[in-house]
Amino acid sequence: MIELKNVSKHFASNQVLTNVSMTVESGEPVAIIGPNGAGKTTLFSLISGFISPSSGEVLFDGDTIPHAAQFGKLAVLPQDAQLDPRFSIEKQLAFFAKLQGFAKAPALSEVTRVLSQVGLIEHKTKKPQELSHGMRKRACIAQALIGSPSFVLLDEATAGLDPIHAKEIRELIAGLSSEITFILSSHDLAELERLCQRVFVFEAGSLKQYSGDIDTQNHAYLTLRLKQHSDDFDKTISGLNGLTQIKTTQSREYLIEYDASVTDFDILLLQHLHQKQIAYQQIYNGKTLENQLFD
Ligand SMILES: Nc1ncnc2c1ncn2[C@@H]1O[C@H](COP(=O)(O)OP(=O)(O)OP(=O)(O)O)[C@@H](O)[C@H]1O
Repeated sequence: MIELKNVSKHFASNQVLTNVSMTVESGEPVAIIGPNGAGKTTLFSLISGFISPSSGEVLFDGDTIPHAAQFGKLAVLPQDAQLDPRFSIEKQLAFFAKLQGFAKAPALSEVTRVLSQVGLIEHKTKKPQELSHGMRKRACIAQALIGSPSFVLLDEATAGLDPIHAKEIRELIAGLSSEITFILSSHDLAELERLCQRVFVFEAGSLKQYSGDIDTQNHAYLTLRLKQHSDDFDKTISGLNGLTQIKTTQSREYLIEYDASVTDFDILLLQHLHQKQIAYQQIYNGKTLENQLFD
């Protein structure tokens, strides 16, 4: 378990974090979101033990970080992690495994294990420049998996990747999440929405926890994006059975709240759109993370 208790951090007169308290237990992936400069990397550096808090405590399984007990259980992939262009990914990962205390032969089996986990075993003899961007990122993630850590911190794991490679990385993280607790930072809400149940949001140097499972007892939500702007769309659907509220969340996008006891509300809505010849681009259950956080 990772615990931050009233942690503050300043660099000279720059107060970056103020009284941050949070707990991350093994289990579901956790997201840290906030705008550029909000302090996400600073938080990761504190959890990794690279820097110390100005005040407060950072604990891993009850011990102050850095601590010997943390070694091998917590891995970090920094935002700007690089691979060495001179060596194959197998060679460099074996080097890191040896740094972690593996002897030569076990280091190679560990590399085989982690490269298989990230789907790169067939490319193990390639040098980084022979791999695509997404594959290189996967190789970096493989490095973080050496030694089977229980927690892996990924800073901006998909930054700079095209949507296809970003999706691959998300799928990889989702697939590994049953064994490893990932702590992910990003400023891309949509990305973390797909991966994480728990989200910590930075606001003015403080953390505000958000849990994704509030407010769904009697109310249900649909998020609807239309293909084109439709005048008075809210009035058009106002008579639908079960509708309780409709809000415009952005251009052509609506958050529709309905009575959860009307179980076929989505079908009614689609039939209604069809009758009125209103084309939609996307419809999904629930609120987008952005709407949940900033509504
Ligand atoms: N070693 C340092 N010395 C001085 N200031 C620092 C140091 N590290 C971070 N800062 C400052 O702390 C603030 C938060 O930076 P940090 O990198 O943690 O933000 P971030 O949320 O990760 O941003 P981004 O999304 O752009 O990566 C910034 O104002 C930055 O200039």
